[in-house]
Amino acid sequence: MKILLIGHGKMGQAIEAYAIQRGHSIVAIVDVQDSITPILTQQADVAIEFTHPDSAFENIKCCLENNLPILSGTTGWLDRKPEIEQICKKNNGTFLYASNFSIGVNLFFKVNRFLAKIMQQHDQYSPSMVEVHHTHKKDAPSGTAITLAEGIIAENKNIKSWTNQKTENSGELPIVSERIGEIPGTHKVTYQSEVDQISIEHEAYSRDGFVQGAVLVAEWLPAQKGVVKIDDFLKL
Ligand SMILES: NC(=O)C1=CN([C@@H]2O[C@H](COP(=O)(O)OP(=O)(O)OC[C@H]3O[C@@H](n4cnc5c(N)ncnc54)[C@H](O)[C@@H]3O)[C@@H](O)[C@H]2O)C=CC1
Ligand SMILES: O=C(O)C1=N[C@H](C(=O)O)C[C@H](O)C1
Repeated sequence: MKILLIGHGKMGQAIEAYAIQRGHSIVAIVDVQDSITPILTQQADVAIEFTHPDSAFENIKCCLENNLPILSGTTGWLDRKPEIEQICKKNNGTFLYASNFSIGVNLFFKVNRFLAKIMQQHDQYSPSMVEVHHTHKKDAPSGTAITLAEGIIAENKNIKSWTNQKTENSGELPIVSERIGEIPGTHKVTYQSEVDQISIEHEAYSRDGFVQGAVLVAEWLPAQKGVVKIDDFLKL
């Protein structure tokens, strides 16, 4: 498979190495100083985009307008995702966004939803979340924390919204974001009562899970059409 790699930072470099190991070729690497040209999009089967919250929208739009299937793992730009979905439909394109490409986290999302659903009958338990990442991370809360929060809000009628600040409002889910050293990504959801607590946690040991998931999804993506989800790939 021929890959157009957009973003050559921590994720882009690791994806390049893993994709080559799996026998793929990188037709071009586009970083902040480069442009995505029609020539580049014509040479590739798929684009993989891990850049910056401010640049994801334009990168994805450009690929969709040039008929190149694209997956993006960039977080922190989701207010513009509905626009991208419209552009994808208008161009009969293929687009996939996942806040986290690791298989373990996507299983964790399901466990989180199940727990949120059964906890709604037990409102003596207050939910909260902590996410911990490396100090280079640009956005807070993490994209994964937002997906977890959306899962809780969808399944538990007692929780109406999330906040990244302290809150006394029982209908609001507090998310605490910590930035420490080189931590790849840890997410913990806790339900606490006066007598005990229940916690579920996912801890990434390295970026390998994100990288492997992104390349496996990229192999599957060119045969798909429309706005697709990682759940479709994982058959979850
Ligand atoms: N969905 C997932 O599984 C994961 C998502 N991420 C997200 O991916 C994004 C990138 O993460 P890292 O690689 O760790 O960041 P990084 O800061 O190491 O690399 C980002 C790269 O994008 C480049 N860049 C910035 N603007 C660009 C533009 N307009 N066009 C092309 N390249 C541009 C930068 O120069 C840099 O090389 C972040 O939003 C992060 O939250 C990170 C890990 C896993
Ligand atoms: O920036 C990161 O590193 C990560 N970003 C994603 C997120 O915001 O959830 C996924 C993973 O946690 C690593």
